[in-house]
Amino acid sequence: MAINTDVEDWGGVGSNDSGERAWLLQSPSVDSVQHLDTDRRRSGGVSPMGAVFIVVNAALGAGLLNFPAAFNMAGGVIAGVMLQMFMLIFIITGLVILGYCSQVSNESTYQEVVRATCGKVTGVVCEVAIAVYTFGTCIAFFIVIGDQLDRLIAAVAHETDGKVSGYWYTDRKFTIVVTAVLVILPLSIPKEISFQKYASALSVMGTWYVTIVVIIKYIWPDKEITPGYTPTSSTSWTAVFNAMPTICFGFQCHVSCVPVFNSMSKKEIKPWGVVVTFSMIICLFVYIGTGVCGFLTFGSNVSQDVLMSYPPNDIAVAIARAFIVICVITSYPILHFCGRAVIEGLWLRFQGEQVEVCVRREQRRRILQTLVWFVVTLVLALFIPDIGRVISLIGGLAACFIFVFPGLCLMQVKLSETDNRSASWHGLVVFGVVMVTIGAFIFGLTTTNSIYQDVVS
Ligand SMILES: NC(=O)C[C@H](N)C(=O)O
Ligand code: NA
Repeated sequence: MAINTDVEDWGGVGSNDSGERAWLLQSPSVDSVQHLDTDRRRSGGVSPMGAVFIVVNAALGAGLLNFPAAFNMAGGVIAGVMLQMFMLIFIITGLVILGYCSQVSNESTYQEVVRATCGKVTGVVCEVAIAVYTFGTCIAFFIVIGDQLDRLIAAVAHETDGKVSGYWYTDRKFTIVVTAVLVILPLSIPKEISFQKYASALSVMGTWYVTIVVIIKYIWPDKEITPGYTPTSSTSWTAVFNAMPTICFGFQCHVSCVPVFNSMSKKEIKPWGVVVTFSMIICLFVYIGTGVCGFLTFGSNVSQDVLMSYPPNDIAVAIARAFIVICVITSYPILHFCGRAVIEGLWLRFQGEQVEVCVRREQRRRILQTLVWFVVTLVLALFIPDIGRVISLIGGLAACFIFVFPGLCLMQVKLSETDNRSASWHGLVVFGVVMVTIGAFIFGLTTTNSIYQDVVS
């Protein structure tokens, strides 16, 4: 079913699947696509360079802070970097496959591509996975905000021990709630987030600044920073799998990349392949730079959020913390939009209702969904100690978006071709099977490992 992103088509034939229409009505990525579409009529859509920028911003976020701890759990730098390089091949091919399947199925959102190529059941599983994943990512974002405000307030209060004693209004729980209600909630309510694309410029520069600070602090460490024990080789080779959830979470941008592909001026596989390769290599340097230098600075003492390991009164790091807060504040609404639109789609399809034609009821439901989502993610973030717990739990889901769904889509698209089955045809089907197998392995291993850790500890 062709999705009509032009507004005038929505009233008419459009897509009759209510879930699809809900997604079109609500999600930012399609809104921005729709805006980009109108832009396309004017300026010809997003240029490849612009697409690189959007893809890099979709990937860089909370995961950046967890790479040093991930390298620590992997038992060393070499193992961590080798694993990242190996997975990068599949991360990039997964993005290219999603572009190809989006073209073949003529769908412009991640779960509509999955639904169109793999059928309704897989489509619903994908939508539920996106809802759970974006929900967990929003919790991680709140925890990151609490981490940074903890240290920033300590710096302002000139307390050296990093914990400001006693005042109720400097308590971490209070600062997270205040920031959330005053900044994040208003940004999450509206249906439209195209204004976010300006703030994301700050967000990407912020993440690059964090990487530069971490690298510089490694080359010229502060006197009071004492690195702990830095394991050079992993205790056992299986230890390297502990870094898998962070790598998958950090590089996951596949859900938001399908609409980006559809908003490009030239929707061809070649330029898209160049865009995603260039974007992922930028992310690779950022993650390796931060991961290696952050880990070598603190060794096994490194916090799950590397910025928590630096002393509170360090100005350069305080600026990095402020940038990370901005980065996460611009990312929360985008992830929330994806999750809310998917829930809206599931709800409407479950209700069997045609898409809400009366705007007032849609508006009331949207605000209710945002409030419930906001309160629950906020409350959970107040009681979860660090981002490591969240990332280890949803990192397996990120692996599904990177490996499993693209692999399934490639297999289905290829199997639906009835013309001659050449060697390359067989090669692509086998590659699809390999992707799904690796993804299922990562998902199974990391999710059970994370639940086991939570149960045991
Ligand atoms: N958008 C996501 O999946 C999370 C993002 N990759 C991050 O590191 O924060
Ligand atoms: Na971001």
